[in-house]
Amino acid sequence: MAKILTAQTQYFTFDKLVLESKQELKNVTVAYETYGNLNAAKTNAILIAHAFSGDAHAAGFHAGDDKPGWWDSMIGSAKAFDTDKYFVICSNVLGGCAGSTGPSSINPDTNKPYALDFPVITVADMVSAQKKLIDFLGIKKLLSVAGGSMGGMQVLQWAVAYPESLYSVIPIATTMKHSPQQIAFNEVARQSIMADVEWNKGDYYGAKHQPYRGLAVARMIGHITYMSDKSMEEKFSRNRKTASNSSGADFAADFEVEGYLQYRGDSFTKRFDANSYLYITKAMDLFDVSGYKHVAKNKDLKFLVISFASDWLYPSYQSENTVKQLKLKGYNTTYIEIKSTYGHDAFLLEVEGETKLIKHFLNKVSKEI
Ligand SMILES: CC(=O)SCCNC(=O)CCNC(=O)[C@H](O)C(C)(C)COP(=O)(O)OP(=O)(O)OC[C@H]1O[C@@H](n2cnc3c(N)ncnc32)[C@H](O)[C@@H]1OP(=O)(O)O
Ligand SMILES: N[C@@H](CCO)C(=O)O
Repeated sequence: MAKILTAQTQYFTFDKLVLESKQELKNVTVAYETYGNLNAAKTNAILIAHAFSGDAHAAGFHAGDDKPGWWDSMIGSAKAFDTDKYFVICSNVLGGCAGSTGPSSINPDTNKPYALDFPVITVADMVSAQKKLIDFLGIKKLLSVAGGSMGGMQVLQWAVAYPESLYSVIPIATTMKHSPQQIAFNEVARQSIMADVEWNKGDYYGAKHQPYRGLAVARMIGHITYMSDKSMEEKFSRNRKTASNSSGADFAADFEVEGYLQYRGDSFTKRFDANSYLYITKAMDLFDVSGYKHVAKNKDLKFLVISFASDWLYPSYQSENTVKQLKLKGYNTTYIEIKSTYGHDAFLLEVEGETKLIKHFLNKVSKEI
């Protein structure tokens, strides 16, 4: 079995993208990676859409790295997205900070980073940029688009915007629109970033100090919502980092869970940009395809919808609402709730359950085209 040893990020640049707001974004770059081979008929391509903080590096190892891409457990030889059969593509979203154009990119009009001059972008804009990449790769119809969380929003947006370019879609742990609670968590995180004096109204690129405190706290809040009560209990219980007779008066991290969150927050600042946090969470909050009257003109489009029992950030009822709408419209829809205790990040961890479902689904779709 061939193992993906090295993966390489590539860059596709085009002149302009007309955004949903009608504003034009110039010199747009989309960072992407591919795994496996495109067949002669170009019918075996699968686009993977990443979640909030992901990037184009979904699988394999970059030279010198000891950790593989973020969904390596799912993409590769004999895995759910089997690279012996399929040509898998993953791109970094517009607004991101891992190679695609975002607020930290250079604004061609000023030769300085955009910062808050970057236009508000939407999930639809992320998907229009991906569509340009797919056109550039010469693919007329994708075998599938799959992704979890914000990746799932992109999946639903593909179904709404480009149904004729798809055989199937796999939205995982996602929703047609954010609830007030989901918006509320994002707003607290944004406020944490903007309250950091080093954020400086978004103008911090190249400055001596960066808004790392605000960004780390934002991630700590986010990370709590990606876990579950049970997964926290199992991972940390009330275990202490310090002696159990510590008075706690210095407000250091007494409990393991505090140390863990601080670690996750701090390490996040090494890989993510504070302004991208603001723009991408805003795009998620604005996303709403719930009122879409004609989900797709392509009635053959097949849906596999997956949710996780302990996901309280994107609870199963949101996936069930999506499924209800799809079934009412007559779409071929399969829905499974996977029993998991991991919470929202289950989509990154429940490899066995997801693999079984996705393999079977993709096999079926492939046979029918
Ligand atoms: C999905 C996309 O599209 S992009 C991918 C997004 N990526 C992420 O979300 C990355 C951050 N999230 C995670 O890593 C998620 O927690 C998961 C679900 C993917 C991984 O879960 P797990 O394998 O259970 O890892 P875990 O949450 O224990 O974190 C491991 C890290 O925390 C550290 N850690 C674990 N326990 C503790 C603790 N008690 N105190 C301090 N640090 C700790 C580990 O040393 C490890 O550090 P390292 O990453 O520098 O090696
Ligand atoms: N942990 C994932 C899930 C967020 O939805 C991420 O950071 O992208």
